[in-house]
Amino acid sequence: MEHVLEADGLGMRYGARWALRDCTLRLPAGRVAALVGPNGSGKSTLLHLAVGLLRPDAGAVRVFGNTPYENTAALADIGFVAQDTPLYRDFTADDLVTMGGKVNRRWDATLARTRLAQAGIPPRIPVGKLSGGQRAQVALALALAKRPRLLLLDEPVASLDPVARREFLRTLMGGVAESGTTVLLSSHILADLEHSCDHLVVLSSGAVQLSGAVDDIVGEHRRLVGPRHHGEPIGGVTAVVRARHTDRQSTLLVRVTGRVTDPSWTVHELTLEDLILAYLSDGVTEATHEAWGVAA
Ligand SMILES: Nc1ncnc2c1ncn2[C@@H]1O[C@H](COP(=O)(O)OP(=O)(O)OP(=O)(O)O)[C@@H](O)[C@H]1O
Repeated sequence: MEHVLEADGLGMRYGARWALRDCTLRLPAGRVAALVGPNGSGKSTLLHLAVGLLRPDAGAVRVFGNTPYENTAALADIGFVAQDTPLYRDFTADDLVTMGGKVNRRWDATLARTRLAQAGIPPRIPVGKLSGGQRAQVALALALAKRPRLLLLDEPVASLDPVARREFLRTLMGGVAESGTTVLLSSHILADLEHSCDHLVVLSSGAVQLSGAVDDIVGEHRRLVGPRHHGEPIGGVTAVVRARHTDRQSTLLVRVTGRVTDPSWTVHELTLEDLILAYLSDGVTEATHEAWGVAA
């Protein structure tokens, strides 16, 4: 299987603090992957490392087998839409399509203009005067016009209303299905991801919690509800990932190999959203009441 993006022990720190740590993952070609995690978990850092804007402090990242940092040849194959969709605000969308042709080796201006027309973007208004949703559509059309083999999107739908979000994701899915582009997309809007992504990377506190095909990940997790659990083995369960207890009952998020054979447990399947929330529920908080000078 060809891996478009590979990270091995990848780490990046700001001062003494690791923003991303010991990150190892593989993103197979042709996948649309969701990158999720709480605020500050390292998503933007990972994307910036992959697009060569940052140099790793530990380990390595490779895109199509190359190190992206200060590697302009590798960058020709990567499209990147940053978190705040930065665009030259005084230029019109039409100007930006023309400019893109001057600075990119492969540039499909017709594709960009077709997408912008379909999205109803006015060609001759400065993009600074467009709505957030329209600007996001312009940024996406420009990124797709580069005909990238890997497209990295940092929270592209965060500022969009539900209709604009659906339109954006529809355009994205249409664009990448035609071209076979691999996508890594960070988002906090979990409900969208179930419909648009077939691969998942979950980060928490700078570390990879989960990484793999959505179907495999969903297939190998269950929620069990049963008698108070004290760590004893449960038939069919390979690992307890999260546990919540009352005096008499336990609710467990577990990894399974097949059927859970112990009849004292009620077994529930999980949606992708449930599963991500369960993984993120035990997030480590770094601030303390003491640090804030307030009573706990
Ligand atoms: N330029 C910087 N200087 C210092 N610390 C930084 C810098 N950029 C990020 N960090 C820190 O690195 C950690 C990871 O940040 P990052 O932006 O990668 O997280 P994120 O998951 O993208 O967050 P969000 O969901 O809020 O966008 C955070 O603790 C953040 O404060």
